[in-house]
Amino acid sequence: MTTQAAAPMRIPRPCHFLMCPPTYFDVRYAINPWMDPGDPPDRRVAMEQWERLRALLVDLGHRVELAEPEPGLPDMVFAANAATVVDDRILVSSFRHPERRGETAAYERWFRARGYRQVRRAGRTNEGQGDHLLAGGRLLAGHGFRTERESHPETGGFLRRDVVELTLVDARFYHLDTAFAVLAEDTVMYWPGAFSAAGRRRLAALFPDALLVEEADAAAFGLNAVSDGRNVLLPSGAAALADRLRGRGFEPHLVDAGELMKAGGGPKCCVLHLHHASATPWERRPNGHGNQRLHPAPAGSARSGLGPAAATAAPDARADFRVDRPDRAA
Ligand SMILES: CN(C)C(=N)NCCC[C@H](N)C(=O)O
Repeated sequence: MTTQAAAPMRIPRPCHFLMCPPTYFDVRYAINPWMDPGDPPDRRVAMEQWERLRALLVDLGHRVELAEPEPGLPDMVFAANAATVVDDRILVSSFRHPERRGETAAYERWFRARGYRQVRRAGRTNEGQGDHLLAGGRLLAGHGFRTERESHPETGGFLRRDVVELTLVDARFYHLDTAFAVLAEDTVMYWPGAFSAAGRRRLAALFPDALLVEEADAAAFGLNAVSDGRNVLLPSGAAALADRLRGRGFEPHLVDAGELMKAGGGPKCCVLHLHHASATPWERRPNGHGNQRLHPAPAGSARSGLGPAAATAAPDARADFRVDRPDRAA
């Protein structure tokens, strides 16, 4: 008789997220292989899918804030690309494609209006949590399609974290969060085929117990998952991966994100983790704790007077962070 090791007991961690409703969502241009302007999404269905995702996060006990969508920015629903957030430091994204560049000012206004003090606009192309994920205290940074490798020193210095560069090599997986997901402090999952040989070696060394995902699950956007350490929200096409997650003690929730995926984004792309950014002046105000309703009035609309001049570097950026460059190692 063989004894199977019991899956560990997984404890959910209450999270704080930023989302943006798909009010102006559309596929009018193609900036990734999933987008086809000839097959546009049904916006009403996309809104229902997005709303179910938001409601599920709230039901699971998480706090969800909302950014105000802007006309002319059809990809603004993918809030994960808005910024990279570590502690109370916000590195607002600078987008590779002109079609998305208007999102930078919109999201920067949101952070400033909420009272975040350490807000900086990325000086080089940097697509936020689409390409930057915190795992085990390090900042994993994907590059190859969107974020520029040359942005990593700025990212590590401003966010005060060591950076591990990972080269993405398959255009279907153009952001790190299509190919890699952090499930819990000690557990990650990824599809190795999305990474260069050096990146695969580095990931194997850093995460020897990672769940290695099949290509079919990755192609169903299964790695574009939102996890609170126990509950994992992932697209309905990744049912086989959901079973494997259950085997590791996680509670998978399959969500239909089909219309949003027509733009090349899944559940995780719709959600920006506001890591530990919980002590903002906004949060300390009375009534500042609840989840926002759809289309709220922006709190303290600070649309004027927040031009690029306000985007100053933090004085205490760290100089001694490390950028780990597997692809440049001898
Ligand atoms: C996981 N992914 C890909 C994201 N983090 N973001 C989705 C961005 C989709 C948008 N049409 C684009 O191509 O930029």
